[in-house]
Amino acid sequence: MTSEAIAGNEAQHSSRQPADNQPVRSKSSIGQLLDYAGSYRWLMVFGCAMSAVHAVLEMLVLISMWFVVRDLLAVAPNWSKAANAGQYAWWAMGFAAAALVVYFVALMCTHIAAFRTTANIRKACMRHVTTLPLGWFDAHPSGETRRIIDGSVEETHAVMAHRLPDLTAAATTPIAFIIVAFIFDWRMGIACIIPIILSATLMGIMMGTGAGRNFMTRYQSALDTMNKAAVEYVRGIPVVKTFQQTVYSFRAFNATIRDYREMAYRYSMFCQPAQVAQLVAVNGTFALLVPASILIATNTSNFSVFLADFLFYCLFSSITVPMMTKVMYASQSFMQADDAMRRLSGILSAKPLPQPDAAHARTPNDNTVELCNVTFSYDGAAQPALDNVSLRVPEGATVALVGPSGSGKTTAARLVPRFSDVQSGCVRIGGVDVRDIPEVELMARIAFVFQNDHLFAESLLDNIRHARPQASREEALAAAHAAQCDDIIAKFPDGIDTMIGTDGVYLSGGEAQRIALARAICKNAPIIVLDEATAFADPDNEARIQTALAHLAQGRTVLMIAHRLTTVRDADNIIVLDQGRVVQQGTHDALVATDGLYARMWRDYETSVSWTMTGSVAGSIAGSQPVNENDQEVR
Ligand SMILES: Nc1ncnc2c1ncn2[C@@H]1O[C@H](COP(=O)(O)OP(=O)(O)OP(=O)(O)O)[C@@H](O)[C@H]1O
Repeated sequence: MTSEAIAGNEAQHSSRQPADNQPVRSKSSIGQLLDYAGSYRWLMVFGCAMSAVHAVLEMLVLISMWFVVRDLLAVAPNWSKAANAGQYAWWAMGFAAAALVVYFVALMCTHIAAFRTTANIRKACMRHVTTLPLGWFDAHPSGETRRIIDGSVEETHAVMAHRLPDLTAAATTPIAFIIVAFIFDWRMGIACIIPIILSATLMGIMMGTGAGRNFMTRYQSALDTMNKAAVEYVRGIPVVKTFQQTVYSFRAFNATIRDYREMAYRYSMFCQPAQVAQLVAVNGTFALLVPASILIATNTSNFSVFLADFLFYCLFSSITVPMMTKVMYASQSFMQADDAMRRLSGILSAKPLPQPDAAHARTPNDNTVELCNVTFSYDGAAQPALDNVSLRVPEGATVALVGPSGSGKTTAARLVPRFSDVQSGCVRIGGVDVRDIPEVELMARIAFVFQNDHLFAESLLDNIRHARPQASREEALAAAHAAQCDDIIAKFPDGIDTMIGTDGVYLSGGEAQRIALARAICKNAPIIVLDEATAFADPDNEARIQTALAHLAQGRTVLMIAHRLTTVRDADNIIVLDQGRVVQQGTHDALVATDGLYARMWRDYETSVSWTMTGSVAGSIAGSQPVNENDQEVR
């Protein structure tokens, strides 16, 4: 490909639309949550409004009781003369019952809205994750992504279902109280309000400042790191035990536990002064109310009214502690929700690969695969993984990529199905830049098999049909037969309907690779990319996999990577990579005849497979018959 052609191709890129061109969200976390609630946001608003009504109703209970007490005190000790006390008592009961019903309705509404919101967030994340380039998953393992989504969603659920209505109620109570306070006795009202204002201010200092939020972010990330290390530790236990490194490996995990403990301690110490002051303030209402009441009592002319007012404020003061505690937890939850939304936006802001717009979308002319002057570097890498690589796999041909470890084989193969996009040059299928082929069309054309392809905890049949869900049972069975899976199916009583991962049904690495090949055969795609598809095969499995590969390659364009050079010797062309560059290419015979990297690799390979065991080991296995030449391979 000429440099002009490449330049022209690069220039076209301005026409490719990023699939996700949403603006970066700058809204508060609550605003974002309400966006995700969709039409249910109004239910959320209604739920919070009901929670506020509930707070007012509770206040009315108190006021009704105040009327009861006032009437009783006015006629004491002739209680029977308190004509209206009974009526006020009924009011109090009515308001209390109404408060209960309204609170129930409020929580129902906020829970429904919260479930809907969290479902929408999960769906948005899942939808978005499926649009991301497959290369994104190298840097973001599935466990970590799942933890972020699940953990963050749980935190946001608690905020919407409980904290927001609680906060609305808690904020309504003092507002209602301020109004009421000045109706009864403004002096005692002020004595009760001062601690609330003080407590709210201290809470604001503790939670609302940049330092508080910064602490919460660092606390959450220490928690994440510890969780990640725990998962890593558990996953690595076989290695840890095998190499008896328990103490050392535990140290790495232990360090994250220590960091978390340190962070939790520092966060507690940061909160301590303001929290202690806040708790003292909110619990100290009586310290102001009692002296203020004594002063008022000494100057009052109507002691019974004073006594009724005093009892009212005493009752009110007793509800300020739980009220302010709710506010405190709500503020803390908002900080957690902020952090959760920040972590979710880390996933949601990851950019999908740009897709061609309708005017530029093209269909490949055939199934030839080409890499044209491709240079590709991983983020943060000092050296490019591929440096000006050009190669061609003609339609229907089998081309192998070989080379030392780290030479860029996998990187080159992964650029064909657009795991990532090249930084310069281009990858083409049938003469069309893969960036101009719509994703659906591209994926329909390519089947890839990697060394550790994932098998789902489903039946063998469903695993094979993942490639083409509309494939019939007979087609899936034919694919399994072509992939040499008959013996796997025959050994389980449920045959192809056997569930993997249950009742002790597990497949060996080689068996799993044959099922993965069956899946690729079932897809019936014209282009096949194979990366170490025989990596886990034992000699018996390898012979079967070779047969399966031969079946798979018939009439298809195949780009394959294999370390075992016997696997690639029949390829139409062998391309040798070294340090990200193409250093040789040709048929096996031509390359072996040339003094170069391939000839050295072949000699080394032949030496390794011809190694023989001597002494007692050889003696102990004497008499056993090799299955094929690779039986002697040292693994
Ligand atoms: N996800 C990644 N992030 C950063 N660097 C990477 C990543 N994957 C591979 N590399 C680097 O890119 C280079 C080429 O790697 P690649 O996996 O393509 O080589 P390879 O020839 O397939 O190796 P092997 O035969 O061992 O599988 C190596 O230096 C490797 O360290």
